Amino acid sequence: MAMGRNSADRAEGEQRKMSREKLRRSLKVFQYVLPYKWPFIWGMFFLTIGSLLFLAIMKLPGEILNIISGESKYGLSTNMAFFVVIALLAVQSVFSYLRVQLFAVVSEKSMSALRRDLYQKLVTLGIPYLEERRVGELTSRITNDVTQVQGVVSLTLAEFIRQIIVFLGGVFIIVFTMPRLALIMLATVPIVVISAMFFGRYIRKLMRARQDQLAATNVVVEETMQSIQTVKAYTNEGFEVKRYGLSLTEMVRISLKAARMRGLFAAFIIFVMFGALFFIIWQAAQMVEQGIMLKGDLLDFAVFTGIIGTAIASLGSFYTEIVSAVGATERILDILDQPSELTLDASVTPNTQRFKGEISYRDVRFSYPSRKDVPVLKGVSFDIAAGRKIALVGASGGGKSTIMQLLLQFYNLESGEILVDGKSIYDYDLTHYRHNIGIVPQEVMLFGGTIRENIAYGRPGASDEEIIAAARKANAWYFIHSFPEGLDTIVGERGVKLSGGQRQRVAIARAILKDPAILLLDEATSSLDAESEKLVQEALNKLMVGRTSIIIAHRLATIRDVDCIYVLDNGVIIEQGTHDELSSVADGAYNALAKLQFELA
Ligand SMILES: Nc1ncnc2c1ncn2[C@@H]1O[C@H](COP(=O)(O)OP(=O)(O)OP(=O)(O)O)[C@@H](O)[C@H]1O
Repeated sequence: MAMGRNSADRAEGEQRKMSREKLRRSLKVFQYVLPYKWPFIWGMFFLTIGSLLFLAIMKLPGEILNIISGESKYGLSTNMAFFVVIALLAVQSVFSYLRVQLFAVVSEKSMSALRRDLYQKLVTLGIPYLEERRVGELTSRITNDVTQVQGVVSLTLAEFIRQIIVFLGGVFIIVFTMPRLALIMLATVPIVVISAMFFGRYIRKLMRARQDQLAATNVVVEETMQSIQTVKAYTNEGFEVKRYGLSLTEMVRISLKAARMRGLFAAFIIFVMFGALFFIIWQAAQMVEQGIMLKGDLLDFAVFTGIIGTAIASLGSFYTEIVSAVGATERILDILDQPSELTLDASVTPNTQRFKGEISYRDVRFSYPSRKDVPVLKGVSFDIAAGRKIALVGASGGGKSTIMQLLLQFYNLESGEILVDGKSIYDYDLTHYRHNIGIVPQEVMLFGGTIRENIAYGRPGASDEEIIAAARKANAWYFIHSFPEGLDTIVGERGVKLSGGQRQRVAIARAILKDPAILLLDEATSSLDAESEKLVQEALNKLMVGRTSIIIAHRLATIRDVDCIYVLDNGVIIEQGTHDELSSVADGAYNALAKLQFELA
């Protein structure tokens, strides 16, 4: 029994420590506010003075009632009281204006810096981390979560502090001027505060669940829109609508549960606060009847009790908002604390030294981090001299793309090593290293924008002449030139749809502009028409001159003249040699593949 209690105590202690730890961690986000500490401090100053002025203004109705009853405490006339109110209001409105502006500067600038850092972190994270997460989940960090934190920095925190000042000021005034009534009132406050904390914690949990569910719902939309053609081709619109509907229903369920709790919370606050308010007013009215209290003081009391009640009620909801922002900060920091694979430090001058292009794979073994138990490469070794061309062929799933992805350092090796120019690839600066590698992927995705931008992606800042020269070499200039807008033609999601062959040629122009020492070509699986195929092949041949090239070939006809062909099967190289050598092995794997293709053709 005693042991049970001990462990329960420990668990509770740990939880408390955890949440304090969490809060301390969340405060790290305030480092983004630090550069704007002066506007923040000035904002706080105006906020404090503004709140005190508010209390002073609220004191005046009672005083005016006292004046007209001939019982003024401060010896003011009605006219003077009016001028005092006007003066205070003028100052308060100027202060409010300044406060809103200052907090806007702080929150907008600091949060856009946070967004920028978060985005920079996202793009510099390694592929394995990104692969494990859904796109919608990651974008939700940068949109929803930052918005939530921004809400706190811009408004909630200020309001929270304002209400605390108003609450403390109000209590001070009441205790100071009407101690007896204050006692009655303060007896009800702890009940409200304790219940507010209890409710707040529960509501926070529900709101977090709602946020997560909303992200999950958005993921459905994003995924469907990304693969809308597949959805339509399989006539799965109904299925997707149902999937989205189910996700929405779950969100509504959680939202309504949260709303029920919030409603209960509001109802509770109203009942207790207003019940207490009228109870106290009733007490005060009796004191006025007995002549031990001024009429104006009764009004004061009612006003301040109302102010204190409102402050407490809003403190609860601000508290909830702040706590849910702490949750958002945690998720943001989780990402920011991940190690980047490279730095984007502009002060470091890029090493532009060009590789010779020798490549060696030495007993490379690898399995994907997400499927550790499935070995994909089981001891692959080969050497490519600088400027040579090799091809990888073999059945689907053999590990051809994996070999390329490892060369691009998308993943870390399990054992073995990959050397470029005699040095382990992991010993190079990653940016410099990837700078030396060009890739023409199987499926070319163009960015939404002009053709010029898409080609210049290979070397941002390239001149029009250079872009056109690259387009010419890539056999792309002819079709680009035929568009009325030429290089300014918009492609991608909202623009002209280019054919597969055209997109490939844009990718080739991009690679020509990049001018890498090492080239990775992933042959398109979908066959192009003969004319387009010829244009692409010609462009590729020009692109490969003077570069070490690795080609993933699906059609053996395109790799007759490469220096060496490696046949990959289930993660091992089972045959290697030139086309002629391999063709002469009567029952070899290469010949079997060739035969299969011939039969299929
Ligand atoms: N990102 C990944 N995470 C986990 N497993 C992966 C990943 N990419 C590929 N695989 C697995 O690794 C194995 C090799 O895939 P890889 O793409 O290298 O083969 P491939 O020879 O290029 O095939 P294809 O010719 O069809 O493109 C496959 O079993 C595949 O399922």
